[in-house]
Amino acid sequence: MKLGFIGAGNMARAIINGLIAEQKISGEDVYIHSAHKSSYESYAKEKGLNPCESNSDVVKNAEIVFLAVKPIVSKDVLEEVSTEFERKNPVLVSMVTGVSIAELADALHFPAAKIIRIMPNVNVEIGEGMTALKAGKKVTETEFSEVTDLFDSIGKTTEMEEKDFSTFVALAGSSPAYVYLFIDAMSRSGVKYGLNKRQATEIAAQAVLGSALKVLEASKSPMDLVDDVCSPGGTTVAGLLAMEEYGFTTSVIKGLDATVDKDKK
Ligand SMILES: NC(=O)C1=CN([C@@H]2O[C@H](COP(=O)(O)OP(=O)(O)OC[C@H]3O[C@@H](n4cnc5c(N)ncnc54)[C@H](O)[C@@H]3O)[C@@H](O)[C@H]2O)C=CC1
Ligand SMILES: O=C(O)[C@@H]1CCC=N1
Repeated sequence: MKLGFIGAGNMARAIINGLIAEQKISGEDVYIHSAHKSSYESYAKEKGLNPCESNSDVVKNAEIVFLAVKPIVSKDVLEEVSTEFERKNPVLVSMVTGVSIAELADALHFPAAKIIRIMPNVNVEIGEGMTALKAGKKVTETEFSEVTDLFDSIGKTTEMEEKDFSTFVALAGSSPAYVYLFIDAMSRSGVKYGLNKRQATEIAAQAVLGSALKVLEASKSPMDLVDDVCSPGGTTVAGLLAMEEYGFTTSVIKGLDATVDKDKK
């Protein structure tokens, strides 16, 4: 299966690196182009990918074309490749936030375009991603399964209506940044009490990893798990109440609200 990438930034690389690490693809199956040679040529060389001279060359060579550019340039890029798209008719997989399947088809000037909208997160790079997918009407079941299968190999997937994509961006697309921030805040507290940053970060990250696995595996709700850690009169409930006094839950929800609002604009 030949994969094309328009855009060679953080998200494209996370997907390519993850798929190569899982041996789902090899570098020679990937065709890539982005705005600046310096941003993709050395990466392509390092991973054994095929660097292309233009976005249209990517479309010419690939059966599945990933659109991995910022929302602001996405429509211009699709206009640029529209002729080649109509000629070749590959599957377009867009990870662009806030741009619907209908808008993507409009920008391509190609109503018959086979479009899948996805929202991955950077953790696909280590095989622990969370990706939402929605197939446009022209996509066959086989094509949708092929794309879903790629993302199943580098994390979990869920099929989702487009109306819920903004919520998904907050919960999974952007949230790794919020979790990294939480880990960093815990680590800084460890440093405040004399641990070195490296050790404090490792301890905090392992505590978060174990807690996430526990939530996924437990039959209890997260709040019941909170209660299990809070010994009566103990340290945890003291910390929890202090966190809530400073608005922990509210600040998380406000942060996710801002993410959803930004995606909808
Ligand atoms: N970074 C993340 O964690 C996630 C990003 N996304 C979405 O993925 C898309 C890409 O995001 P990032 O990789 O973070 O951005 P980035 O800024 O790291 O990469 C963007 C890439 O697009 C290229 N580009 C710009 N103009 C171009 C053009 N005219 N033709 C071809 N390539 C062009 C740039 O050279 C760069 O390689 C965005 O739409 C973003 O919303 C979705 C989920 C998570
Ligand atoms: O910050 C952004 O806009 C992108 C979308 C989700 C994660 N990064």
